[in-house]
Amino acid sequence: MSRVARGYDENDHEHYERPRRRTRPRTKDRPAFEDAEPGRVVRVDRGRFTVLLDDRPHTGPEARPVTAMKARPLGRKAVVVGDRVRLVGDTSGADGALARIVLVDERSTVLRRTADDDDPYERVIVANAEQLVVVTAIADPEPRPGLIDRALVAAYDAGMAPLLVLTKADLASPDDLLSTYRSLGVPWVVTRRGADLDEVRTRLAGRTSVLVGHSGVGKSTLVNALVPGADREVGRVNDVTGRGRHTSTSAHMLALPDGPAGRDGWIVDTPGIRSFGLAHVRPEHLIEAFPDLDEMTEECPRGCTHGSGEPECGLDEAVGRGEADPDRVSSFRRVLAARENSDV
Ligand SMILES: Nc1nc2c(ncn2[C@@H]2O[C@H](COP(=O)(O)OP(=O)(O)OP(=O)(O)O)[C@@H](O)[C@H]2O)c(=O)[nH]1
Ligand SMILES: [Zn+2]
Repeated sequence: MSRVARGYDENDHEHYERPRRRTRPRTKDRPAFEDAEPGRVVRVDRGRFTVLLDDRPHTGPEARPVTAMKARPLGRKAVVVGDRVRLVGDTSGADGALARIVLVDERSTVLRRTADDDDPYERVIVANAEQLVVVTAIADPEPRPGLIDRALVAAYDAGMAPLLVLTKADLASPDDLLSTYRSLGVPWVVTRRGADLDEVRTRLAGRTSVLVGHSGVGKSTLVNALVPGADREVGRVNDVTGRGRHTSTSAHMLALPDGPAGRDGWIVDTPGIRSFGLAHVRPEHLIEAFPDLDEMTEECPRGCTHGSGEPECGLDEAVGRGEADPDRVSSFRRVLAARENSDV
């Protein structure tokens, strides 16, 4: 259906299988894989995975990204950008070298793309990311709050912390936009091309952040400022596959250079916001991201979605008693409704 959806399809032909609960985490203590080297998948391209090893620098010439394929025992298990994996075989990172992924660590979070008409399977697009950064221009293009709300739903559902990065501050004031998100308590940073990025870097340090934003908001400008040589690194990956340079039709992960405190972090650049899977999001899950509101829903009728119009919803009663901030309740409900809104 969309260009984006096809991009992901190219990356991952197996459908995602939900992890079974309560199984033992897959860890290194299988004797056969004692020497397997841990690393992080930064790119997926037609059955080939690019992995940066934990014990090498993640940036610069010493990084030597490793190209790997899945080992047979992994079967149909999908391996996605952000996965923590273990490798055997030729991990030199030399031209033409190929390693094998023998283990995939249990994922701490998964960001999903929803099933659509072209593709009946829900797929994980990024694993193990802690933060979802919604990049929005204050103007040119005009912000699309419906889209921001959908991204927030995806973040809350995936157990990721949201962050708003408002770009192009040279063009307009962010005040209007920020007032929409104030009562939700979403953290934000305002920036512009050429500005000092310290605040953004601090927010990204030491964790994995997925950047989303629709075309033209200045996401590439931001990525290039955060990761000098980002383009070169993307090109490098394809030296191995022999294919030409890839533009951003699929998610790829970049290591941030170390900051003054030696902290680093990772950013995952995604081609579009369109691909969020919200169909699976359950309302009762979403409210868990707002513990103060969740507390007020204990007496709700069974099956209450806590949306506006729900009879006897605890949120209305709490507002009535003056115990809940009406702005916060209505913002929560707006986001909840965005789940069903296909305005992407
Ligand atoms: N005025 C202004 N323009 C900016 C700023 N940041 C980026 N731009 C411009 O906005 C346009 C889009 O920037 P990109 O960085 O390519 O945006 P993108 O979100 O990566 O867009 P795609 O590449 O289409 O996905 C370019 O012409 C940039 O030069 C800014 O802070 N202020
Ligand atoms: Zn309710």
